[in-house]
Amino acid sequence: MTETTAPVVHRGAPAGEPLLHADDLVAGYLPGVNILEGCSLVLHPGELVGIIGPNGAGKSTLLKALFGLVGIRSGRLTLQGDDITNLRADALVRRGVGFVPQSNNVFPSLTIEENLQMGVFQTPQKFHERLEVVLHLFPELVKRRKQRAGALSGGERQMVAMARALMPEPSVLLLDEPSAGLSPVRQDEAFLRTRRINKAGVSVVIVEQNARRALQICDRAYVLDQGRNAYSGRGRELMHDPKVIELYLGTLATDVDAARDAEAPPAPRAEPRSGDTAR
Ligand SMILES: Nc1ncnc2c1ncn2[C@@H]1O[C@H](COP(=O)(O)OP(=O)(O)OP(=O)(O)O)[C@@H](O)[C@H]1O
Repeated sequence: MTETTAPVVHRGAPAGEPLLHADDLVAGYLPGVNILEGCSLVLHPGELVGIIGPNGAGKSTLLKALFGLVGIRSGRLTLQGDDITNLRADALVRRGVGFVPQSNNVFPSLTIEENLQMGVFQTPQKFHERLEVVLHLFPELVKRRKQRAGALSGGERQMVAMARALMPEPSVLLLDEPSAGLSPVRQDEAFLRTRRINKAGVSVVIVEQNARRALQICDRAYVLDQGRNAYSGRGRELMHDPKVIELYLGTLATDVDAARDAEAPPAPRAEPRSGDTAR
């Protein structure tokens, strides 16, 4: 990345040193095939940052690269200034990074409480103290803690997976499509829960298919397209940016807007600014 493109790639980002900084990542699964072709992202302390984009853009791959699950072929990843490029996931957990996968995210044969215990297997002495804190964020789980996770609905499993990732007290939480497969009501709950976790002091990166809802709750977001940064900016600005609507939000945005406008007075539209794009 050149100095001249840096501020535009991270449009709207606060000043100061980021907590997490992915710089120009190239990564992929198969030899010789890059899925990420130079992706960059910064997450500042206390931020909730979204990654949106069309199907196959590389959103989940970027999140997995941040958590050491996909090899980074070039570029650099730092956490509080320390190089963590290609560190393994267990080492990242020790350094305060949590990850919630989209699927297969609970141990179905274990109870909810045992699932949460797995979250602190590296520091079992913290279990009781953290259990209390985490159950405070997820009061729905309190009465059901002795139930097997395999008997839970998709939304409840997602809740357990988030709760487990919070057990080691991460400073950064990486969420892969927490609303996937949920009903609209449960999706809303998942977004509210994400915001609540963020307000409790955890910096969050969230990958979402439901771009409009994600943009509503995110401080900032990155739009990926074909493995590259396409746009970035504050969530609500991107939601009304004609270029973003054209690339990704498209008719879905128009439909949602129409439904919302039928119920409420229209929100003022932000004027697009020149130089908004990353390329
Ligand atoms: N395990 C894997 N092995 C090989 N290729 C993969 C693997 N996982 C994903 N890919 C490929 O990487 C590309 C990007 O996938 P990715 O899941 O990161 O996209 P995405 O933006 O999250 O898409 P979606 O919104 O559809 O989940 C796709 O072409 C996909 O087929």
